[in-house]
Amino acid sequence: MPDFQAILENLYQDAMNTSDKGTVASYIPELAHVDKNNFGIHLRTSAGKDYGVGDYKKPFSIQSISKVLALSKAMELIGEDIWKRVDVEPSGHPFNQLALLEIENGIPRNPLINSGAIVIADILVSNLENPKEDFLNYIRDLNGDDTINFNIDVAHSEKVTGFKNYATANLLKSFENLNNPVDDVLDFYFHQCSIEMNCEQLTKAFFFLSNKGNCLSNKIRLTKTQAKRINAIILTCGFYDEAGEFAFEVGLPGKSGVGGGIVALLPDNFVVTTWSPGLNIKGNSLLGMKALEKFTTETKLSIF
Ligand SMILES: NC(=O)CC[C@H](N)C(=O)O
Repeated sequence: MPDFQAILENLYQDAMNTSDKGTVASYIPELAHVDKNNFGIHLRTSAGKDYGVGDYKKPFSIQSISKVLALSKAMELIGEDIWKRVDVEPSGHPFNQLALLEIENGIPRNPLINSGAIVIADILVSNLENPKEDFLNYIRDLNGDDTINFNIDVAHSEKVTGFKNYATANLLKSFENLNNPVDDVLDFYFHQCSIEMNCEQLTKAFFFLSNKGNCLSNKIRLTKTQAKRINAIILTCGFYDEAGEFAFEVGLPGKSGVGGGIVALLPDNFVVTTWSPGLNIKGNSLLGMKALEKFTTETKLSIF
């Protein structure tokens, strides 16, 4: 087995020695304050061994990483019916692009771009009794950790500046692919994105996707087939118009968020989370991607 701790420490040193750390997202004003010198990485093997370096215990805004957990919850609730409203094709466009949605009559390309995630949020608002609270509890339960919470300032910051998400939700509504009021769905979506977790917590939350659908406490969350399908969507759509690049460079299913986090996994082997808040031009963590590329190259652990 590779010496994971030594490898992660090297990745941390490389990140510290890199001067171009990318650009922190500023379109959500509350995220602009985050220091881009933060860098954390945490790995957990399927055998239950943990390795962490740097700022892996510092919470950050999970943003679009939450879309995978929302999709998992929606799958648990309504199963295959999801695919009547959202497709499973890579979009080849930025996460917040609108044009394709209109051309394709209000059916989002996949659940990980914003339009698709807003449809998933609508499904959760319809099917959960107390949507925000129940979704937060779902994540807390995946981790066995009740300290996980929303960051209300981040949710509010996005609510007052999220014009494109309002446009997307309204377009979905005009195509009758949104059942609840736009404001209710976006309030849920902004809260879901504002959840704060650290690298270690994210690694633990995603464990079930590396473990055939069974979470850390061994509770069955998804069937083996559902976990397989979600991993396929993460691989092909998790990095939007950089999904090909991530598969090419890293070779793992992975999901990014504009808070600078990335979770990637190798089924039956490990889950790894990086956090580096500076983003590249496509809105994905610059140094997180570099670190994961080095990780799979050095360990030779990838799905390919
Ligand atoms: N890529 C992301 O992390 C985007 C999430 C962000 N909340 C948005 O909707 O714009």
